[in-house]
Amino acid sequence: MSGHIEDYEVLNVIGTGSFSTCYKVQKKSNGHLYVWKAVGYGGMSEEKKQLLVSEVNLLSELRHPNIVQYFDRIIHKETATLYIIMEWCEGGDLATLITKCKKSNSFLDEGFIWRVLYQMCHALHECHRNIPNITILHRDIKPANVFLDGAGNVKLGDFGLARILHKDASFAQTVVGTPYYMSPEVIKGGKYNIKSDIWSLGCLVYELCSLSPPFTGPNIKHLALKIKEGKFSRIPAHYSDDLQKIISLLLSVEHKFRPTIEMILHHPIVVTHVAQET
Ligand SMILES: CN(C)CCCNS(=O)(=O)c1cccc(Nc2nc(OCC3CCCCC3)c3[nH]cnc3n2)c1
Repeated sequence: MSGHIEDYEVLNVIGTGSFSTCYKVQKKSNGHLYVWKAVGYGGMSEEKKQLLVSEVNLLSELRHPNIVQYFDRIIHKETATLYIIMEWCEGGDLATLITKCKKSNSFLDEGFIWRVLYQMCHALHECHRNIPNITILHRDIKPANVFLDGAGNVKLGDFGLARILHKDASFAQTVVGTPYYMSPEVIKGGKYNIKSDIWSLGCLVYELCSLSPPFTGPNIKHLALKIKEGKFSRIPAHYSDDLQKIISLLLSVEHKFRPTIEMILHHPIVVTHVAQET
């Protein structure tokens, strides 16, 4: 299915990601809301353009209730812009939720945090299972990339492209923002791997509890030392020891000791808490 930009009415710009601009749009034929992610490919080599399009095609095949759905892509040659049409998530992103909690001196409900953990595990399981031996690494799990729909479902968004787009940009552009969620193995120059996504998931769940990342520092050098050391304070006392235990598992410095997604999904502590939620 490949539509045209005239099929949509642009409602407003909702912001700029690392390599793109996002718009809230409405499909004229059915009135449904979507997000356009507009990626300029003018400066890209032919090879990189092909990689970008094949990456989007791969992602558009991912259908999962906990992954922001890619619906279509429109290549607008006149402006050398690739428009990726994605599901509109009514509830916004977790970064906004965390900011609201900080401003109102409130904390997120533990049950909500277990739901986010559980649904993110299902999203990563979908990415990590071998789709004809292709494993999609998210590489950019953070609160701003996790969304909520109108029914309280948690959706992992904005992934896969980062790998292609990062390769295309100069190094200075790829490190956008502070890498709070960077794993110890990546800091030590190792390859980003499945367990690095698990580390980032641990950072995300920790930040939902504490409203700040597990590792912080005045500069990248200090932050890197803290991450390699792997020591972090307990989540606020009103959260359960069970939640603290699961976060500690996810934030194992040695990636070999970090659990796989399956191990988390079947962990007795997780199963107990999520069963209470559903
Ligand atoms: C910058 N953030 C702190 C604020 C973001 C939140 N505010 S917002 O943009 O107006 C807003 C309010 C309510 C719902 C939604 N829904 C939504 N947002 C997406 O991306 C947000 C965008 C991504 C690029 C950088 C800027 C933000 C989606 N991507 C795929 N489906 C999406 N659904 C967005």
